[in-house]
This record gives sequence, C-alpha cells and structure tokens, in this order.
Amino acid sequence: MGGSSSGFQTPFLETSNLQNFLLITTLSLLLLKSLQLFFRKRSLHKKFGEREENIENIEKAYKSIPEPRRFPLIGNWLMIFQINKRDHLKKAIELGIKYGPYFRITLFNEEIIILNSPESVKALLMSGNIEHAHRGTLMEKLWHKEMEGMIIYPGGEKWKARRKLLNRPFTYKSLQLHNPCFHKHSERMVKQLEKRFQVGSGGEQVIGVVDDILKQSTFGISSETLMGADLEKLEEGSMFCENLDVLIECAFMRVLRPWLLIPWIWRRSSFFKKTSNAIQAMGKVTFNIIKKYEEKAQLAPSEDSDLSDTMIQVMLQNGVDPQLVFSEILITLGVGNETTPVSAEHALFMLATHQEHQERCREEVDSIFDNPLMSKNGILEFDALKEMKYLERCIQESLRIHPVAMSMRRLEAPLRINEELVLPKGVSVLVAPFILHNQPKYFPNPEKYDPDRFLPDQIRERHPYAYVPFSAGMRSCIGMKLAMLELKVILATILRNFEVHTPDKIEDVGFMVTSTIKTINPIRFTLTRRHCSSNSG
Ligand code: HEM
Repeated sequence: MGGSSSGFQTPFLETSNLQNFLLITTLSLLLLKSLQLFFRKRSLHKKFGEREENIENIEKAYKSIPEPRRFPLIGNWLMIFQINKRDHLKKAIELGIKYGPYFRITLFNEEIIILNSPESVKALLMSGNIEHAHRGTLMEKLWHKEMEGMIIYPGGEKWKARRKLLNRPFTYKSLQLHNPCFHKHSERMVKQLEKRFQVGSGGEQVIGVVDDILKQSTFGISSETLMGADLEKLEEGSMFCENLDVLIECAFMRVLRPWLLIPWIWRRSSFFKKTSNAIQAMGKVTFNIIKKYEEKAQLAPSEDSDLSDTMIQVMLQNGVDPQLVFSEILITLGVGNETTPVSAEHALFMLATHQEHQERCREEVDSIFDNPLMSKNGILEFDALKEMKYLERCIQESLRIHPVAMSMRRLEAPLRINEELVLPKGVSVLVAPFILHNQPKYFPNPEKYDPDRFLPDQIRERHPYAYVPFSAGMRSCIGMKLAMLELKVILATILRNFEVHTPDKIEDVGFMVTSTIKTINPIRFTLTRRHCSSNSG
C-alpha cells in the first residue's frame, strides 16, 4: 500500500489552493472587522458627540465583555449547537451564572450580546427608540418584502403603525366581549380529557399526554376572539390549527437549514410546497370569514359582539387589504399557538408535581365557581378570572421557571447600557428570560417552585425587569393579556373537574430550544374525575 504518499490529490485540497483560500478568507475577515470598527467609532461619535478619549474607553469596555472560548471562523457555534439536547437550558443558565450581567457569544461573523441583568434589559427594551426595536436580519430573510409593515416584521415606522392599530383587539375591554367563547372551548376541552382519561375496565388510571388537547383549546379561544368565528364549526376550519403548525414548522426549518433562506432553493423545496398548501387551505377559511364581515358591515357591525373589536374587524375598518388581514391573522395565531399551550402544559406539570399548591388553587377555584355572583350556571364571569390570585401566582412562577420565548434585536443605533458601556450599532442583542429568571440574586433558590415570589410585597422589592416572560416595552408580547386569561380559564376548568398527577419528575424533563422552548418529550399526566356537587358544566 502506498499510503498517504501515493500522490493522490483532490483539487480542493491542493496545498497552494488551500493556502490561498485561507489567506483570502483571513484577509477578508480582517478587512470586514476594520470596517466594522471604523463605522462603530463613527456612529458613536455622531450619536453621542463623544470625545476621542471617551470613545476609546467605550471601546475598551465593549471589548472586555466576557465570552466563552471561541474558535476561529465559527466562533462559539460548536458550543451552542453541539451540546447535548438535554443540556440546552442548563448550559445556558450555567453560562449566565459564570459570565454575569452581560456576555458575548459569536456565531461565525455575528456577535450576539446576551443581556443578563435587569438594568441592561431595561436599557434595551425600554429605550423607546425604534432603532432599538428591530428584530434582525434573520427575520428579514424569513418574512418577504410584501410583509413590511406587518406586526411580525423586523421593525420600522410601518410596523409601529400596525402595532398601534392591533393593540385594540388585545385590550381587556375587547377581550371581555368574547367571554362566552372562553367557557365554550374549556368545556369542549373537559369532554376531550374525559374521553382520553376514561377509567379502564379494571379501574386502572390512564396515563396520557395532553399537549394536543391544550393546544386545540387555546387555539379555539384565540381564533374565535381574534377572528370572530368558531372554526371548529366551519367546513375545513377544524384543520386550521394543524395547518398553522405546518406553517410554523416550515418557517423554523429555514432557520435550521439556512440555505432554505435563498429564495430559489426555498421555492424548489418540499417545505415550500407544504407551506403553500397550508396557506391555501387556511386562506379559503379566512376569506369566507372576511366575506361575512363585509356583508355584515353593510348592516350594523357594532351591534354584533361576536365580530366587534376582533383583529379582522379592526383591520378592515381601517382599510387594510384583505390579503394582509389574512397574513396578519396567520402570524399572530401562529405565535400564540406556539407559546400558550406549551405554557399551559408546564403550569399544569408544576401543579401536578406540587400537590399542595394544586390543592390551594383548587380551593380558590371552587370558591369562585360556587359563588353565584362570579359564576352563573357554571359559566365564569369575566371578572371572576381576576379573582384567581393564587392560580395567577402559580402561573407566573411557572413562566419564571419555564419562559417559552426570547427577545432578539439588532441595534440600528448605538445603545447605552450604563456609564461605561455602549453597545455599537450593528450588533445583535438577546434577552433570554430563562437565563435571567434563574439568577439567585433576584430569585433566591431559583430551582424551587415558589408561587409566593409573586406576592405584591416580593414583587415590589424586586427589580421590575428581572422577570420578563412576555418581554417589555414597545415590542412586548401583544397577546399577553389574552394568554394569561387563556391559561387561567383552562387551568381553572381542569382543576375544577379533575385531580391531576404525573409520573414525570422535573429533574428528568429536558428542555430544548426550537421555535419556542419545549420539553423534549411531552409530559405524561393522569387525570381523575372529581365528583363535586356542581362542576363547571
Ligand atoms: C404564555 C404565552 C405567551 C408568551 C410567554 C409570549 C411571549 C412573547 C415574547 C417574549 C415575545 C417577544 C417580544 C420581544 O421580541 O421582545 C412575544 C411577541 C409576540 N407575541 Fe406573544 N407570548 C405568548 C402568547 C401570545 C398570544 C396568545 C398571542 C396572540 C394570539 C401572541 C402574539 C404575539 C405577537 C404577535 C408578538 C410579536 C409582537 C411584535 O413584534 O410587535 N403571543 N410573545
């Protein structure tokens, strides 16, 4: 055997080609870095009118932001993506504790600063400057140009105007109009859960997963509240939720496989076909609903409480093109569909693993359901949900331990974090609540499930930006109030009707980062029907 000296060569690995390639790549990166530095200094100069020596200090502070060991070219890519899936959140929390209030990771040529102190989170989210509310290049590539101005679009004045318009359907006043549908969908959920957890012929308890049923329920409430129609009753409407999942799954595929962001590759991929089919099916349903609105608009729209203050009505009344109304509905429901059911499942898991808190919640829920002023014929009044204070604290604590979303920004202007540190224009900044919420400084014993952390006194003593599951400021979650109402009504209805247990343990449940932060496997539950004198129905 001639071994390596056989003279066999591949043209790609020919030494001189390889050397040239490495030389050109290194020179290009150096050039890019010097240009970045030049523009960074210029923008600091322009923005803050800083003197040369101050700029030097600011640069020094920026450079001294700690970072894990990075490799040439790929930066920290290996550390982020090659870690065992089971360690996703644990690893991130460890980094937070090791590196402190802010640290840097580098993915190829992109610097991402992770803000890990309430003060720096406040500086970003509450800056009030639209140039700090931009979502970043990845989002620009994911959502095509026609979507400019939509709520999900990275940023700009058009986004701001749309956001202002869409705030209305998400206010308590508007959501209250749709209270009957909250009850209707939770009743449907009870029936589905009963079916799944029917006690077997031998009287044995059934272990099952409930994430699909929770999803149908939160989707039912969100879609009816925002579109004004019970999709389950419409022809093809019942498939809407599944099609929405396809849409989000294919969009996330483009993040995992970045070559799918190149338009001509994307259009030839099977994911594009799946996306188009899903959009077509959902379009048919949505445009039929829009037609109904247009017909009713000629009669007396304001008297129909099913339709008033829904997203569709607000947009049509303000002259938004029906095609954009459709896209906006898809994106908003898609985001809600990814976050609320996962949060509901986790909150239920926390109550199943902490029976003492489950019991306290149930006592509160029973007393409200049994109060004729708060519940008529088993239907909760809208204000009754506000009275579920203990349940609310349990949900808040669950969202602290397992916040499902993060906030990503690309700075379009320098951002002052404190006296010493200014983040330059062009860098990406990330607020990761699962790192922030696990800091012993703000949440002593962070792994402990303790709903009393959300007692008014404790909240007052804590920095307000130490807890941001829905983000904060001009780009915070538009669906926060709706999500909290959904979580309360769903959990209250479950606790009213069932006793909840789980064979799973928190230390065995791993979390992974996908389009949201989910458990690796669905959690298993056992539900036992309660036989109280008056159940919810
Ligand atoms: C427990 C449930 C939920 C959680 C934890 C959650 C969390 C978040 C977070 C952290 C953001 C990012 C904000 C930022 O970039 O700073 C966000 C944005 C958003 N959420 Fe939620 N969300 C939830 C439920 C919902 C629901 C039910 C809807 C609507 C049906 C919704 C619609 C949106 C939209 C449209 C945005 C983008 C807002 C914008 O860019 O202006 N979310 N959410």
